[in-house]
Amino acid sequence: MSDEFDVVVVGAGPAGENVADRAVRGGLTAAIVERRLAGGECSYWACIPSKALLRPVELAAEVARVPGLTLGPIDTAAVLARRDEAVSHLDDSGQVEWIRSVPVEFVRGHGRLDGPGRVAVSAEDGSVRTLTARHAVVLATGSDALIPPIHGLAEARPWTSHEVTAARRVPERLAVLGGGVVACEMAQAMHGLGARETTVLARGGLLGRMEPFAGELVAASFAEAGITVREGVQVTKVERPRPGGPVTLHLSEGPPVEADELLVATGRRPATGDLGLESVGLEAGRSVEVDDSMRATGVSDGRLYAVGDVNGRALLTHMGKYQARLCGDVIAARAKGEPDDLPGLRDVADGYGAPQVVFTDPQVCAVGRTESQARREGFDVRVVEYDLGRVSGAYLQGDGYRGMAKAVVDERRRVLLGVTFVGPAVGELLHAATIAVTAEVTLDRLWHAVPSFPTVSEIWLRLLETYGL
Ligand SMILES: Cc1cc2nc3c(=O)[nH]c(=O)nc-3n(C[C@H](O)[C@H](O)[C@H](O)COP(=O)(O)OP(=O)(O)OC[C@H]3O[C@@H](n4cnc5c(N)ncnc54)[C@H](O)[C@@H]3O)c2cc1C
Ligand SMILES: NC(=O)c1ccc[n+]([C@@H]2O[C@H](COP(=O)([O-])OP(=O)(O)OC[C@H]3O[C@@H](n4cnc5c(N)ncnc54)[C@H](O)[C@@H]3O)[C@@H](O)[C@H]2O)c1
Repeated sequence: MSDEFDVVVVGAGPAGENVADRAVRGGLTAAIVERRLAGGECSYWACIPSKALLRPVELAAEVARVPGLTLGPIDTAAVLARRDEAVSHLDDSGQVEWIRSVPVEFVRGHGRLDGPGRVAVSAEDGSVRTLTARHAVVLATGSDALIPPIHGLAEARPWTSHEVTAARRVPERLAVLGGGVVACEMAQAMHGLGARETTVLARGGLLGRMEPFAGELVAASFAEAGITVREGVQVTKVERPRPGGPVTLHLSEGPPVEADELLVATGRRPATGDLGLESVGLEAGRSVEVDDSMRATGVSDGRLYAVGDVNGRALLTHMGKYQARLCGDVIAARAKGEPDDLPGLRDVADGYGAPQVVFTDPQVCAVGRTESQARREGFDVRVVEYDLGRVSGAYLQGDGYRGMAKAVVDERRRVLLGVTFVGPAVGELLHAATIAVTAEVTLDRLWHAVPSFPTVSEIWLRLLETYGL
């Protein structure tokens, strides 16, 4: 069976769904191929379940800071049940219905490029359907958890983000390998939901991509909550004699760690290992490099695009969706022979530095460049820091509110290059920073954006005053 569409999208995660939607809005026809569940990792095994697990833990920490309120133990079974609701009990029928309503042809199966403009889809029953794209094939296949080559690790069948976000029980003793976002969020969630011993093994510090104080404040909060963080250690060998039984991690220094479960959170690799990239001259297993219109570079026919995790620009749902919107629009413009270089048709946001919220307690959020990135890139940098706990609105949030804010200023233009906030529930502060950084609002103009009293947003005033305004 052979089918022809204007656009064929491989992968129905948040990025793939959005690109198909925009292409159809632009007047094109589209098909989308999905091997697992429409909605992608984000909806079932990443953003949504992880945040459903973290929310009660965060709220419990908030309640504990407000005198006069008491909270009983968290009902873990109820939390897991709400998580199951949040992931629609791994049923994607609602999502498929929405895709069809766009209308986009939904094709279940594993998609592989079969030369330029062609995607061969293998269904579970072994049948193969070939889809042909008149204008574009868009790869939106996301990423998979990466298991580092440590002796005995793969054989120990550790949890990855998939298993921890779908957990049916909370392990008594959990070891977490990695110090990044998944490690921090999931250590916090599992500990808050009842793990008795949680040990994070980070070869560097925590949250190494952010400003250094972010990881330090999270580590301090983890210590208070009883989560052990062992920084600067390497796991040299893993032993798990009985499948599902206790696991022992041998370290480069200090005694081994024994746990009932091991979560590996050491980053991601692009889901391009079995995607037929070779058929268009690209290398399997690597990210698909794209230009600012999301068109794959190094593919001569110019009809291959890649959005979301698979292009390696920013491994975040909102950035994948942003890339997808502009990609769908640019494909439609090119198909109709319209101008394809309007401002809305280029990825500008990734160049500024993607906004991100880490949902630990305290939350960490940042947009733009860190100080060290800005210095490396040769900007004339000045840095302003302020203790968030000293802002009236923050103090009123609860006793012992601790946090920090940092702004990285380009002195030459007097605009913000980056902003980082760490503190309970600071995630909602981030969009103001994203607007300031992306719109390159000058500090002198920002001075006239008056934050309400007594909100945590008064941090903006304090940062500007500290700068000297
Ligand atoms: C635990 C965890 C928590 C996270 N939390 C957040 C968060 O709070 N906020 C945030 O912004 N980001 C978060 N992320 C990152 C976020 O999940 C990803 O950036 C996002 O899912 C990427 O979207 P995508 O559409 O590119 O890929 P995916 O969501 O991975 O979707 C890709 C889809 O393609 C399908 N597919 C792959 N190969 C094929 C093929 N050959 N044929 C057919 N289908 C295929 C897959 O089955 C999948 O459904 C988190 C990640 C993890 C692991
Ligand atoms: N709230 C959010 O926005 C959110 C939440 C979860 C994940 N994500 C996204 O998902 C992506 C993946 O998250 P992640 O935490 O897996 O990756 P990450 O890149 O954030 O962190 C990986 C961690 O593993 C460590 N590591 C790597 N190899 C190792 C090895 N061999 N031994 C020991 N440690 C090793 C690194 O030093 C780092 O601390 C991130 O890029 C992030 O953007 C976002």
